[in-house]
Amino acid sequence: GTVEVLHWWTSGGEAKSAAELKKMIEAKGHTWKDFAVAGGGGDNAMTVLKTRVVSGNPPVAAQVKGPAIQEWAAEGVLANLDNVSKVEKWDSLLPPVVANVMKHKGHYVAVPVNVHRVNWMWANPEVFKKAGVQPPKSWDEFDAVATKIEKAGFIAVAHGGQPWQDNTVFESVALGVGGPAYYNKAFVKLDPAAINSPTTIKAFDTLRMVRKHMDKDMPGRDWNLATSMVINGKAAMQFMGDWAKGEFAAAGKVPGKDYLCLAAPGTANAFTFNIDSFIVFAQKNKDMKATGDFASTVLSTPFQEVFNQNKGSIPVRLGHDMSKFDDCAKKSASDFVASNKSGGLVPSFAHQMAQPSAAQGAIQDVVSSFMNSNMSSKEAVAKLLEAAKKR
Ligand SMILES: OC[C@H]1O[C@H](O)[C@H](O)[C@@H](O)[C@@H]1O
Repeated sequence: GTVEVLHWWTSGGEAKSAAELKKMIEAKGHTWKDFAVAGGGGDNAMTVLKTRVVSGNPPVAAQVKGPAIQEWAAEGVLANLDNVSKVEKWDSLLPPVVANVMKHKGHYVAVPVNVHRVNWMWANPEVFKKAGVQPPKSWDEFDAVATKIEKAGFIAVAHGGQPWQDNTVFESVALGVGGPAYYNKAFVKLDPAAINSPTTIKAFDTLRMVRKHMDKDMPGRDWNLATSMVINGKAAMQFMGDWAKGEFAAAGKVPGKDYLCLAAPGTANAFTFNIDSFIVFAQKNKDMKATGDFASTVLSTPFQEVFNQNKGSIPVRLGHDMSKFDDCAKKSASDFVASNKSGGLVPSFAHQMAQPSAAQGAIQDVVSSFMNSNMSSKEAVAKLLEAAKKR
């Protein structure tokens, strides 16, 4: 059958990874119909998906993550994957923290692809050496290090001024400033008392400081162009999830030598997870064989291996052999397990893993308008409280 897949994987490393899925689906005798919607972070793709579903023309599968899976399932437009998930015993293949996100009323309505870590800082060691400084481990030491890097003639923070990227930086700042317990209360449970606290004020003050160390040309820049500034030695560091590693890999760069994958300051004991997944739609033509083969391929060991090596994420299957993965992936895999035990494993709110879509969008807008104005941290907290009420 034909498997039409809506996704937003269009950058170098992302496109290479999606091509592996196409290859495997075609090897199973199906036709891959690519429906890529450009725009990192996926906001454009979600808008296009809504239009297609409303007009009664959903794709077979679409890249949708976190709480939004429940929102789509509640609309009654999804098919379930009982046939393949039972036969392949997905409950024993997946960590419960992942399986629960994929199920609606006990039925799998989505298949997970990977586990991305978001709280990374990508660094160019050559730039740090030339500036005579060490990568910062805390936000307190960050300002002085960034200033020295700029004095040495480099850009300190490579960034793309887009709301989802602004929110990605804020998320790592808030986690580094307040820790996982605070993060969970304020940005997962959306507890007003945790939001309306001196810690959130400090998080915005810190974001304001980091903003100072971004170059004037960053507004609107795509995330992968910011990554290439670190690759090319124009900038010292970028705060981004490990899809950025897909760009370093696509450029033939070696971790530990050409670039460093470090935890964002203050977040070494935490792990913000972002799980890509595909929801599957109930189809008029009911070709569930193609849909089943699609889902089974995505969770298969050969696909998990080749896709995640290109994508920069780690396999979602429990106990996957990491021996052929690079050191950053091995670190991510061991930190995932350790943080799951220590309470440091938290869902990424900037990447739609933690909040209802309405609140997520509103919170992202507050953070982005803070970055693009001289809004005070006090004002930002007041606006965040309002945004967190959206459902
Ligand atoms: O587009 C940038 C990134 O956006 C989202 O976070 C996706 O989960 C990830 O797969 C993608 O690479």
